[in-house]
Amino acid sequence: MSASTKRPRLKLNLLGNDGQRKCKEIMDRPVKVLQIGEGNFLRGFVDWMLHESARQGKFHGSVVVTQPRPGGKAKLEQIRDQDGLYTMITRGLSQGKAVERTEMISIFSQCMNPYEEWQAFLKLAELPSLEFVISNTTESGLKYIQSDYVEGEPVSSFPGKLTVFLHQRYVRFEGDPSRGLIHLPCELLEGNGDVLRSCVLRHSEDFGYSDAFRNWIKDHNLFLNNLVDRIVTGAPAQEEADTLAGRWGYEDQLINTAEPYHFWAIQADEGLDKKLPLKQAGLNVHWVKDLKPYQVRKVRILNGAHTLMSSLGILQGKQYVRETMEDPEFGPWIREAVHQEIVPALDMPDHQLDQYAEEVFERFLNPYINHKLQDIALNTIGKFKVRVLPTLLSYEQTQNSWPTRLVRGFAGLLLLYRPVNTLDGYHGHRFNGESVVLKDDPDVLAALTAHWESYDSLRRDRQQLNDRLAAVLSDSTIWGENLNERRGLREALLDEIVLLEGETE
Ligand SMILES: NC(=O)c1ccc[n+]([C@@H]2O[C@H](COP(=O)([O-])OP(=O)(O)OC[C@H]3O[C@@H](n4cnc5c(N)ncnc54)[C@H](O)[C@@H]3O)[C@@H](O)[C@H]2O)c1
Ligand SMILES: O=P(O)(O)OC[C@@H](O)[C@@H](O)[C@H](O)[C@H](O)CO
Repeated sequence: MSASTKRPRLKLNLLGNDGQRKCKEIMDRPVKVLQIGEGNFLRGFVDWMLHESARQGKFHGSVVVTQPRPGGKAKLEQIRDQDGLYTMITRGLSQGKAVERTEMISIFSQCMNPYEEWQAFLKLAELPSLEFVISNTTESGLKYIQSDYVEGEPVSSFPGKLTVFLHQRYVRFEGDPSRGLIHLPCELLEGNGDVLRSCVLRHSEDFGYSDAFRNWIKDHNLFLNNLVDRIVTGAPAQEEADTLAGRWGYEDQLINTAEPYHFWAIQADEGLDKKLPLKQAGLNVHWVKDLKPYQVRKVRILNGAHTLMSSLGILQGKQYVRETMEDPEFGPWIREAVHQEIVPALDMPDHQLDQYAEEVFERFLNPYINHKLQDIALNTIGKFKVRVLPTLLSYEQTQNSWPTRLVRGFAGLLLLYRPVNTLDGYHGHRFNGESVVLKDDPDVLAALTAHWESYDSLRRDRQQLNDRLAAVLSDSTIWGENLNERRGLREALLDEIVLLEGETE
């Protein structure tokens, strides 16, 4: 039994007079936010921000947190059991300095399980104070799943449930335009606000709701496309949790950890910061006219650098992002790849790309996070196509030469995925005695295997290697086009593959 299990569970009455007063002052405010989801990310991002704004006396509301899907009620029970309280630890580097901050978050005023308390959940729709619906149900939760609504029984899916909720509000306030809600789905999908809106409209047809209701949805509810960015790492290791419980005198089952960096771009009029005062609370929140550049910036720089380093890093026997960044040769190489090849190919001078890149490097070096290259390499062919290949091609178009580091990254990817039989057929390799299993789309793996044929017999014959590489690059189902038509690319890749072969053998 660990030391912490002997301590009482975190409750409001364990906090002392001053602590209780501060928490109650926030949690007693009127409900302004319906939150669908109780996961680490929402608690370490949106709730942490709302709490901060409330603490500064800017946001005069609280949050009702609800369970997002029928199964898995443990987290909500834990929140309820702790009177809605949890500890947020922010740690990492910020402008080169180590930062560590511990806060008690008390923004939750109620917990609700719609699958057990459906009527009470719908009753929340009648609250005049309600203004926002915020969610994160992963990419699999924000989708249309055809269903019927049986009066009185909960709908499973998040958009389906929300449709009934909005209808309840529409009926209660007789279509009053001022009672529409502002929706901020934080799922990592392009056009997340548009996706949610279209799901709600489809469900409203399925449930037989009126055109007038649909018009109220369209005209008086806002569904805001937005991009979230913060690495939220959840509970600390048990050993650390035990140490903290010993220090605090109670056990917090919901401790959450995150990096200092946070960024939220919301496509909406800046005037909304009056209702959701996050920017004015000093948080890194941006109300933008066009979200696209922020999405491109994040995907090409942060995710692009991750994808680039994962194949090459694995080939060199590295395991973690930080380890790769700290390597005296690899670290500077990644920085050069970003500043000299990715950033120039983006052509977005107004978006402080070099500054963003430096922030990203600092995040990669966070001493509290061990981010595995192998995890980042999951489905890496598809990620390369979206996160690196467009940069590589646009660099060549604008600079009239192939970017050497990105080409090397591409060569590394192809080499990593060559069909050698060191581990379970095609799906893995062994480096320095360590097994590295590659997980990717089975169709893509099968196609690559067929194109390469037997790689081992090719390795010392440049002409044959060239022919097989041509077959790999010709597959537009993998790359979106026949890459042999890009003049000079195959030759550049061939040179790098041969070089890398020599270095990693
Ligand atoms: N943790 C991060 O650093 C981070 C950063 C940016 C974005 N994100 C994204 O946020 C999402 C959640 O991450 P997390 O760290 O909070 O994970 P988590 O496991 O703590 O939470 C996941 C939440 O999604 C819910 N969920 C899963 N499938 C669902 C479905 N089909 N319908 C409804 N709800 C469903 C779960 O019940 C849970 O509430 C991920 O998709 C991730 O890509 C995470
Ligand atoms: O989450 P993935 O697998 O799509 O991509 C791997 C990483 O690049 C990604 O998790 C980043 O760390 C994250 O996007 C930062 O906000």
